[in-house]
Amino acid sequence: MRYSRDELMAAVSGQMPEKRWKHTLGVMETAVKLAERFGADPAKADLAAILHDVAKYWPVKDMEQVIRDNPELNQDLLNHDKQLWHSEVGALVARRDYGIEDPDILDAIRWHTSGRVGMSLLDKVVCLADYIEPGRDFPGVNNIRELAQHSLEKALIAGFDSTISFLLQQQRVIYPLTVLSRNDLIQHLIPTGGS
Ligand SMILES: Nc1ncnc2c1ncn2[C@@H]1O[C@H](COP(=O)(O)OP(=O)(O)O)[C@@H](O)[C@H]1O
Repeated sequence: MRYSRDELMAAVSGQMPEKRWKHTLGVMETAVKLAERFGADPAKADLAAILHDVAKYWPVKDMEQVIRDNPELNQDLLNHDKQLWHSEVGALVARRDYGIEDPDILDAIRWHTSGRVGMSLLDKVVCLADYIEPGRDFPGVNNIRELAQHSLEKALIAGFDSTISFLLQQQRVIYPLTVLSRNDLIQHLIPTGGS
């Protein structure tokens, strides 16, 4: 790794307003706790959390350029809410500019907003930490925090449900991968898919 952890934190915090850095600190704390609770690697959870929003405040044009220049990123992102772009762009930036090579960490950054089918344990930890870090306050967040005491998957399904309900209420387009991620988690929770 090109940067020490402290250097990484300094570099990433310099790319965002104070409020977003505070959120990042919350995600770090929560991701480490969840990793310890559910058997993921806490050091990887910590690094992924530090970097998860690294591209969040990039100019839209710059994010768009990164997506267009890198065909391995999902080009369909360009047809969806720009708020979704920072995750895939962030994973690329983490590797290119910050020297993170660990595919587990890069995946957790890449999928932290949308989820994906077949989420890894680390993906789930970082995505859920983003929903429930101590600074979050949205309807239903305490229910998700309670579910997270016992089930990573049940809590994450509730998280995706809250995003999907919010978007439905606003009659906005839902990024299909989030629906697929949610369905995949439910299908693995109840393998028969039965009632
Ligand atoms: N699955 C999705 N489909 C469409 N838009 C989404 C989806 N997930 C998130 N968004 C949009 O991106 C915004 C930011 O999401 P996210 O990065 O998870 O939250 P935050 O900015 O609070 O960390 C949401 O408020 C919503 O507008």
